[in-house]
Amino acid sequence: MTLDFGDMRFVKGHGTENDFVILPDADGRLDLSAAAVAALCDRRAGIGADGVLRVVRSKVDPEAAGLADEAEWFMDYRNADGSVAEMCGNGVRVFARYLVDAGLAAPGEFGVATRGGIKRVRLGAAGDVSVDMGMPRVLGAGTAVVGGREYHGLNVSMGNPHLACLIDDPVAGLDLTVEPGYDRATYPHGVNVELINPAGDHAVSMRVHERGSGETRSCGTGAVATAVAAARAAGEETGTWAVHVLGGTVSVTLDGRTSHLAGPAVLVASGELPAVL
Ligand SMILES: N[C@@H](CCC[C@H](N)C(=O)O)C(=O)O
Repeated sequence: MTLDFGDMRFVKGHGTENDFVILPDADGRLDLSAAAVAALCDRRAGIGADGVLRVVRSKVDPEAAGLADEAEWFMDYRNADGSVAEMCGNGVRVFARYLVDAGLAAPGEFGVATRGGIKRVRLGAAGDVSVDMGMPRVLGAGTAVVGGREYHGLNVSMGNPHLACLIDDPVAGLDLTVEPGYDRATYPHGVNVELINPAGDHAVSMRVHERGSGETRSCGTGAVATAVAAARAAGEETGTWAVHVLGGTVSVTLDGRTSHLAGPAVLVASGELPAVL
């Protein structure tokens, strides 16, 4: 199959190694198929990424036009397999970094439209980008099956679905090359599964298997769900957690009203797509 990209430009970026192909499409001219996303994200035959961030003006996109008064730009996020997701915490931080570096937004604080609503982002002086992720919704309990073992966890919605499991087995030894088992009736649209070990005072280690992308080296919405599960286990409702992931560390603050995710967000390359890929 050949895919026509018409010589469009791209930027590559990541947040704690959760990596993205960024496609500038201000006027919403790009008809981005699932096959095109999967081809771009292919780590051998494409650019390689966990997902795609299409950068489009909110007012020209039917999914975001209603949010245009609050956010000029809409993050159209797609998973590596081409599926659509409601939210991406690392993605929105990288998206904000791109907007500022491209001169499309002023440094400081501003809103980004997502399928999960408006997210307020802030660029710090040290290069970190933080985002108000909203109040996590705890929806009950759930069970994941990894390597034939059952792990109990918390069903947390961050706009997108999570199953955050605090476990006794070391997360380093888990095989996440295959999708964990989970209850399809609870998660009819799939789920992101986090496996978590305590790693000190208000610190945890997390690995994640993402819906639509497989195991990734970090997941922002997953880090917030992880902090919620860790807080519950500690009998706390507020506080700041360091979430160590394969690609670095992010910080999550729960204040009882909302949640904040902070960490690095960097752009590493840019270029032009060939007419056909
Ligand atoms: N990596 C993201 C989450 C991306 C979406 C997820 N795979 C889903 O399908 O819900 C993050 O940083 O939050």
